[in-house]
Amino acid sequence: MTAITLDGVATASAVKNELKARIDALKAKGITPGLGTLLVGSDPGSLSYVAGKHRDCAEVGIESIRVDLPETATADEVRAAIVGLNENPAVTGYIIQLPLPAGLDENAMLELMDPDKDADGLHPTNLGRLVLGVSGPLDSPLPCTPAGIVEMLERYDVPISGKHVVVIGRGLTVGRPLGLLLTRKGLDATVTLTHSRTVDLASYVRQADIVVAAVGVAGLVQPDWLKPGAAVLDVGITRVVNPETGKAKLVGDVDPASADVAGYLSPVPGGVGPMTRAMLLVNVVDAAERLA
Ligand SMILES: Nc1nc(=O)c2c([nH]1)NC[C@@H]1CN(c3ccc(C(=O)N[C@@H](CCC(=O)O)C(=O)O)cc3)C=[N+]21
Repeated sequence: MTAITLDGVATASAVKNELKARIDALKAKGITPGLGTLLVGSDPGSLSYVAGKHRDCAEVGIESIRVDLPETATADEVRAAIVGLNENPAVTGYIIQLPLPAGLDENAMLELMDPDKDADGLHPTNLGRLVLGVSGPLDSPLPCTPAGIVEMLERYDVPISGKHVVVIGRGLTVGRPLGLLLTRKGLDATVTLTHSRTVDLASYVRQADIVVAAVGVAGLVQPDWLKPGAAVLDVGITRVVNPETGKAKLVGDVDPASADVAGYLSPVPGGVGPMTRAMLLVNVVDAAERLA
């Protein structure tokens, strides 16, 4: 078998095209959606993702406001930048690019955000609404990567209801919120949330109809771990620098040979990453529509 590619670039492009009409309608009412980003430090991955988010905004007609602070920024300086974004009327939604440099308390910074401007769905109020089952377009933002994964599965008609999803990774931005989202009424998956201390990980993955790998361990998931026909979403991104050319290559958590066993496979790059970015734009437009 050769897996159908879950094409994140094409799917994100469809999502973005659908947003354009909503953005035009907002502008006609005098509201311009604006995405703010707060980046602290100069991690190459983070710099590349933030640049991508600003390119996406330009493509669909969303304003973008970029705040960059040096690696050495103090907690007070970061707090002041967050308050500035909360108060800036041009910013209808923003993100704090994670991870923050060591020594800065991420949870405290996320909590300082105005939950109505939280474009990532990571403020405690919005995570609480995710648990309560009241988040979504009309109410409050969903975390972008979980929302992007569900959007991609739905657009490829991969059945979710009643299916067994094995999530590898329990992080704040992907694994933990994804388990909460997929088990909600309406999606109705059965979720096993595994992580680095799970004993015999492969034995869980073998039972999965859908596998989501989000740990950042290059090539972890092996073809012989998969149930034939399973849908496999690769969220891991490891940057491997070729010592001869100095060029970075992106490697996912799933061994590419898994395409011989899986029914669907999202590649790295070009899979879940672009969907994450598209859902961020959706969150910014949703938030601007709540203002309208
Ligand atoms: N507050 C916060 N929200 C996030 O959503 C968030 C974050 N912090 N910190 C880091 C992770 C990672 N992340 C990615 C987004 C897009 C790509 C993406 O577009 N990747 C392209 C390749 C990009 C490249 O070439 O570097 C792809 O997979 O095709 C990757 C990773 C969002 N994150």
